[in-house]
Amino acid sequence: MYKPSDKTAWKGRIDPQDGALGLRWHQVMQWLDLSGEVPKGEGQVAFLGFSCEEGVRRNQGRVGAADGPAAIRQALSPMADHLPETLRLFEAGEVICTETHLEEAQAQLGRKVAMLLKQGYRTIVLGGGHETAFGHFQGIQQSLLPQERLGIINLDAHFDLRSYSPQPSSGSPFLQIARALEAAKQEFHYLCLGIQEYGNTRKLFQTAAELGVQFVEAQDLQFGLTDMVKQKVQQFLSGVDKVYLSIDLDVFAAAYAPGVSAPTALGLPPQAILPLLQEIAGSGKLLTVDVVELNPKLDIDNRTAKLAAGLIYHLVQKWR
Ligand SMILES: N=CN[C@@H](CCC(=O)O)C(=O)O
Ligand SMILES: [Mn+2]
Ligand SMILES: [Mn+2]
Repeated sequence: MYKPSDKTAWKGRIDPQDGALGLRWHQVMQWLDLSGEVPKGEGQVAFLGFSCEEGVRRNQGRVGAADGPAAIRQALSPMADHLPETLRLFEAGEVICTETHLEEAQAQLGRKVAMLLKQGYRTIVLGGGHETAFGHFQGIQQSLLPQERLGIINLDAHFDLRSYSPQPSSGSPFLQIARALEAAKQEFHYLCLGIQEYGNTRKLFQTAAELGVQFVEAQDLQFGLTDMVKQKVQQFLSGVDKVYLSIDLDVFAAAYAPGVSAPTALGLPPQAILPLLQEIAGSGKLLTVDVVELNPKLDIDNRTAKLAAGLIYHLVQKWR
């Protein structure tokens, strides 16, 4: 089901005495209804929610991610407006997974993402469990030119390459994507950053090796963009034309990101990731982003939602 935004999702502090200098994101937000024709939006940013936790439920995780988009919007609302003059922000509404109909919701997310990408928007999908990725990807695939090579960068403690037999889940999206690309005779370029060895079985490492997946373990990312990491990321970027960046908030240490389905005690400190985001956002190849796995029910003082919002803020500022 698709629901255009009711406009109350973005609200926050107002400083009327400061005029244009006092503006915040909720005051500069514009609205897009994806039920009809979408106007051109070359280089503009569009937010689209994916309210879904069916993938997490199927993956035996702790549900609550369906409330993720609302919590991220709330945390983004009071962000101070330092946007470049030509950059505008659009709220494009929400795709909602009803009952257990995950595949239907993913297909609809794909159609809405494709509408935005075809009109030139920079899309930011607010998840949802990591099953968001397979819906998001369907839209990317519909909008890419046949010769364009897609690179997928996933900041995650997990590979999410689990088998999707008997059914897809939040643990399987990137294997589903690999198979979909294979069926279309396209290459699978997948770089995982922040992998925890203890969070991924031998089977998952084996699948990653079979698919030629590149990865950097969390312990090698603790100190940010070292020469090794920079080289790996730059090499990956140079081999692709467009980048889909997926941020699973469980890549961060549970101290910073308690509000996720599967918290990571030895995850990353957020500051280590900012230069990396800057590298990716400034590459000129970043096509689309999602932020997933926020579970507001488990959050502490909106800490994880605010982390998600902070990362999105930096991405929007640096996106070239
Ligand atoms: N989205 C993916 N989640 C992880 C969950 C791991 C866990 O429950 O510990 C995965 O399937 O690998
Ligand atoms: Mn994940
Ligand atoms: Mn994860």
